[in-house]
Amino acid sequence: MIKSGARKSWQEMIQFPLGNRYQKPRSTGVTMIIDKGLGLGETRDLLNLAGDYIDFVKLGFGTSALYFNEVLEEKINLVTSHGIDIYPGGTFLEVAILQDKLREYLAMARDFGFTAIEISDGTIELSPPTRAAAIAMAADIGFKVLTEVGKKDPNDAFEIKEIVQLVKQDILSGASYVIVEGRESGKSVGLYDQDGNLRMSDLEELVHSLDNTEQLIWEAPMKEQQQELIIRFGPNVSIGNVNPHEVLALEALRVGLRADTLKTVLQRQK
Ligand SMILES: O=C(O)[C@H](CS(=O)(=O)O)OP(=O)(O)O
Repeated sequence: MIKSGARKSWQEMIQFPLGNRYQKPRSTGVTMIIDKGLGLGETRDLLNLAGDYIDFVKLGFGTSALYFNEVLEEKINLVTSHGIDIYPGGTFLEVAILQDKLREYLAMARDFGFTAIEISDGTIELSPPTRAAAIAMAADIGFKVLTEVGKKDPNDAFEIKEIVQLVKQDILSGASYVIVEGRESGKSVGLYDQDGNLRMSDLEELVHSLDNTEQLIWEAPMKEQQQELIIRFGPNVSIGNVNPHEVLALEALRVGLRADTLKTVLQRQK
């Protein structure tokens, strides 16, 4: 991060309206971005500008397989040098599992320098023992393990009680975080309807069935979804599938430096 020497920072002058935002390194209130193919220069720019506000970079889908090895390695090194975890998209792991190559996939990911792994069954079927074994295997290798609950196809959508069961089981199996599926679109998937509206009754049912939600990362690519989650849970809610160009905009939303959340702060003060 480039910092100017003598000048005071805004933070020394202005209190953020939504206070108590955790700084990095943090385990709650994380921001995960979906990277669909940023070049090295773009990545460097993004990290210089907004690295303090990013905790995880997901290289979407199987895009990792499409990089030149040297570029992938350099990108991973760049990201990790900013204290940010990086992992390949869950679909890539699902392809490896389909081809019975989980162990090789994990070894190669480790070799490239990825620091985290996502274990998902958004498209494939994973039995509970296979899922638990995959989590344990990845954790044993030293990865930070994120799992994901939810199906990509709306026709296969889980009921809330199934999501609850999976979240509890994954955490028991050793997952650091469980991602609630929202896809890149945020529409017609998981807790979102076809217009991207968050089904609050489903969200509340899920929240009330869990002891806490601190290990959940909500995929919420749309601003309105991020806003609802921040208003519901506060600035330290963990949000994923954030567009790399919107990291600062999300952080402003988190701390009340944007009308959409500032308005709520003002209303609560009345
Ligand atoms: O990167 C992936 O494989 C997908 C992409 S999307 O969220 O379905 O658009 O995400 P993942 O959360 O890893 O399944």
